[in-house]
Amino acid sequence: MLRAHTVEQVRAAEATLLAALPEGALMQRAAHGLAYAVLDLLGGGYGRRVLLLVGSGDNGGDALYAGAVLARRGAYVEAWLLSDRAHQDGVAALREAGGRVIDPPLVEVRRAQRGASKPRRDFDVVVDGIVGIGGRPPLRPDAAAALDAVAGVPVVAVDIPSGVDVDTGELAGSHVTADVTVTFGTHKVAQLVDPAAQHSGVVHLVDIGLDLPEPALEALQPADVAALLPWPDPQAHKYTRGVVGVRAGSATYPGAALLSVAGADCGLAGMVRYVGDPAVVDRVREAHPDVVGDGRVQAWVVGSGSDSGAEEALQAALADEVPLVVDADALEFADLVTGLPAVLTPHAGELATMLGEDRVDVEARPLHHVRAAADVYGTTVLLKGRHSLVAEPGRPVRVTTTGIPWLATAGAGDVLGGVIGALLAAGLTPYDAASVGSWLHGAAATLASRGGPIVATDVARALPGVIATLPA
Ligand SMILES: NC(=O)C1=CN([C@@H]2O[C@H](COP(=O)(O)OP(=O)(O)OC[C@H]3O[C@@H](n4cnc5c(N)ncnc54)[C@H](O)[C@@H]3O)[C@@H](O)[C@H]2O)[C@@H](O)CC1
Ligand SMILES: Nc1ncnc2c1ncn2[C@@H]1O[C@H](COP(=O)(O)OP(=O)(O)O)[C@@H](O)[C@H]1O
Ligand SMILES: [K+]
Repeated sequence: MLRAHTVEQVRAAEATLLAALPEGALMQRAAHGLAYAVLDLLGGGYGRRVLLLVGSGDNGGDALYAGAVLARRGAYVEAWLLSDRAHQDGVAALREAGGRVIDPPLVEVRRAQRGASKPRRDFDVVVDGIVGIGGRPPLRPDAAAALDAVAGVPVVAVDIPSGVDVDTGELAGSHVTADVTVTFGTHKVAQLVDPAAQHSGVVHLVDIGLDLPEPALEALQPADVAALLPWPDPQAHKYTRGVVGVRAGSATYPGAALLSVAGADCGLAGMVRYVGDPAVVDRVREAHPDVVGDGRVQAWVVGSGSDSGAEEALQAALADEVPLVVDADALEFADLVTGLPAVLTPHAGELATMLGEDRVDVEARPLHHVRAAADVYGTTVLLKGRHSLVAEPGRPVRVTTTGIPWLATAGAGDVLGGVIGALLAAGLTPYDAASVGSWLHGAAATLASRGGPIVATDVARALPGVIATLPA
């Protein structure tokens, strides 16, 4: 499991470790991890040109000590001090190793602020040690000007791209966009949650020995998905594996029925039932001969393309008192499932309507809003997007890191609802079903795409192949 912790949690774990270690040891661990990541990126140290942007805190200290390591490896290292309170021992270490330190007044920054110079491209890498977990967004003007002065040069962020909100992943003005982020002890929320996650680049975790509590955020890895998946046991029969029912689609939207069933019929449940408009039933049976009609189920999927029949479909599903997936048109009636075992699957626009918020604000603060929705409805909420988020009261938010932009295609959400329904029917909790289903759905999109465009049926078809490649 990949885990992300809050600043407060990191600070507390750091305090315990600091008390047990010789002074400076923790920063040396961080700085060496950072230096080796930079060497890796540059393919060596000798002859490379490295610029350190150094703020007033320990984040700048990490950059300076890493700079000293790089200078000893033969790199030309220049540090621009953005504050007159830069880490003094770090500055001394860099100077001693042969690095160059440029103190305020910072010629390049002032020139850039006046728009007097073109960006300098003569550095191979910029190391962003402006602020780390002690920073508050946005970047101050001097720091933003320093970045402008070297626009176009690859950036390695120390711990966090400076200027983003570390615990929420929100942006509020200027910030660093990193190619690589070298983070310490644990991931930080902003590296996984959009919009900030899109500015973190490749995240490289350096273990510094922190002992951490339950995280704020988790991201399933292939081994976690494999461990949660309902593998059939040797004595299995279709009913022990679980039956999933679909009440989706309508005469107006028959495709939604076909796609929801395609997701549900991925093989993770023992049987799929479909209930709907008779004309749609025929089309579903034609496309999926294994699908049967009404009867007992262990989970329902309701709402995609249900149109004006959404409320009735939801009421009928609720009568069975089994867990359900509430999607699309049924989300309007989501208050009917308040406190029940369910997965609500809105995209940002649907969540905005549910919460009476602005879509733009949901997209700017997805973590805040998905948590709010889970609290309001007292159940599991999956907010779909580039990095979909699964929230349930009292649990770490799970973030989906599989998937590709080609997955933003009509009907992909219908397939997702079906997959989650199959997992619910197989006995997973709503929280696990939503996060495992979302992971599989994203991975299936990647597998189906091979770099090119896909449509929703491709995603459904690729699901068994993804499951087959999971570690046993
Ligand atoms: N906590 C840990 O476990 C460890 C922390 N280390 C490093 O220490 C960092 C945290 O250091 P600090 O607590 O000193 O804090 P930071 O270095 O993150 O920054 C704090 C300083 O930045 C200034 N600042 C705040 N917002 C700013 C903005 N928007 N623009 C410009 N300046 C701003 C503040 O006035 C303050 O002086 C971590 O991110 C990491 O890089 C590592 O050395 C080792 C382990
Ligand atoms: N930029 C993106 N990158 C990766 N996945 C995305 C992106 N945008 C959307 N998705 C995913 O694509 C699916 C779209 O579902 P949805 O919005 O319900 O569409 P529809 O209603 O047409 O089925 C969701 O699983 C969502 O997480
Ligand atoms: K930083």
